[in-house]
Amino acid sequence: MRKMTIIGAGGWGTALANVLAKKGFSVTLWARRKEICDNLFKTRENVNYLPGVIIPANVHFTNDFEEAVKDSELVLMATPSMVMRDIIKKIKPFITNNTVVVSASKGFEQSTLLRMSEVIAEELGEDHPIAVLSGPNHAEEVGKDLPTATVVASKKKSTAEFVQDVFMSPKLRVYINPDIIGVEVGGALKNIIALGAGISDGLKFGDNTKSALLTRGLTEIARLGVAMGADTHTFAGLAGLGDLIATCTSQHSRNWRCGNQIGQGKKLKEILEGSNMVVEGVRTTEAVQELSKKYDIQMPISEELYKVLFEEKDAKTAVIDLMLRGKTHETEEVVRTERENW
Ligand SMILES: NC(=O)C1=CN([C@@H]2O[C@H](COP(=O)(O)OP(=O)(O)OC[C@H]3O[C@@H](n4cnc5c(N)ncnc54)[C@H](O)[C@@H]3O)[C@@H](O)[C@H]2O)C=CC1
Ligand SMILES: O=C(CO)COP(=O)(O)O
Repeated sequence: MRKMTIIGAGGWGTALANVLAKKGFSVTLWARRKEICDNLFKTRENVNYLPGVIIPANVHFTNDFEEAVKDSELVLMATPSMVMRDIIKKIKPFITNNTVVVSASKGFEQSTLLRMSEVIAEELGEDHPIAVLSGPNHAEEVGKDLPTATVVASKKKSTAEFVQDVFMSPKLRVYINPDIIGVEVGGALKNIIALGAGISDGLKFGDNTKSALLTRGLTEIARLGVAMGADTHTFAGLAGLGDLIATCTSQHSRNWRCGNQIGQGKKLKEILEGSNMVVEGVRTTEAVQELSKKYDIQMPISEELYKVLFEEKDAKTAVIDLMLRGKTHETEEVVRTERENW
């Protein structure tokens, strides 16, 4: 039986392990602690991160890196982005030059501002087969086999096609895309806007507010992404607009839920301490503050979010400041000569 590995037994790792198991692969799911593995083995349910979903018998559990990745054709990383480099270093001795490594994590490395695929490439080499998988994909829904679409991006088309074949199923439709930068930037930055959407709902603002936030949020995501080298079209696709809609409108979203509690007046520290789930958007907001300076890009929504999260700015004041900031054109990037003649 062909072996596939998932690193990270949170909601997303568990849901993707199930997808591959249902396709008939031998799947090994790596979890951090032995007691988690023992519990998964006994109950065949990830009660902490994906309750109610039965894990098929062809999913094996281990907390040992060698056992997890040895002889595997593909290793998918579904850990929080802050531990990506550390874990890649640990699995490196056990993978071959042909083992395809896929990042499903949505964030940046805090200290270097690198995307996850860049972190992996730094550790395994630029020529290693690396891909990213991202899209509007709540683990809770993939776990229930609800029809879902996603995107796999890689510098090498053959790598993207390999991953597409591995994951494609009647319940999970996989598209490929050469724009690895756009797919990663879209997946990471929508979490910032999802925090904002949660705040908006927590403040009991309306559909108009949320639509404005999503649309203007997408503009700033694309603005930074293009400056970083992405293709603008990617942001209109599943890994851009698609994921933005899913995350900003769903109560499954960890980022939306965190924002929602902030909108209701809770403190960030208290929210994060009260949950074992990863809220990637918080660190991404910090990273994007740096990235927007580095690329000299205006990102007013992300900037206000940063102030609310890290400088105790009142969320309602942040909204007023966004509403009243300098008057501007909707399409700032529209060909200037057209505008000048207007
Ligand atoms: N949950 C979802 O629907 C989706 C999540 N993702 C991404 O997948 C990644 C993992 O997120 P989830 O599965 O949602 O996590 P989760 O919130 O369900 O669980 C947190 C996971 O992080 C692990 N963890 C925490 N600290 C760790 C450490 N120091 N070392 C290793 N593992 C540690 C926990 O053991 C647990 O497996 C994130 O980057 C997230 O953005 C991407 C698409 C969908
Ligand atoms: O990325 C996701 C859906 O595509 C999951 O979003 P959250 O991290 O906010 O739960």
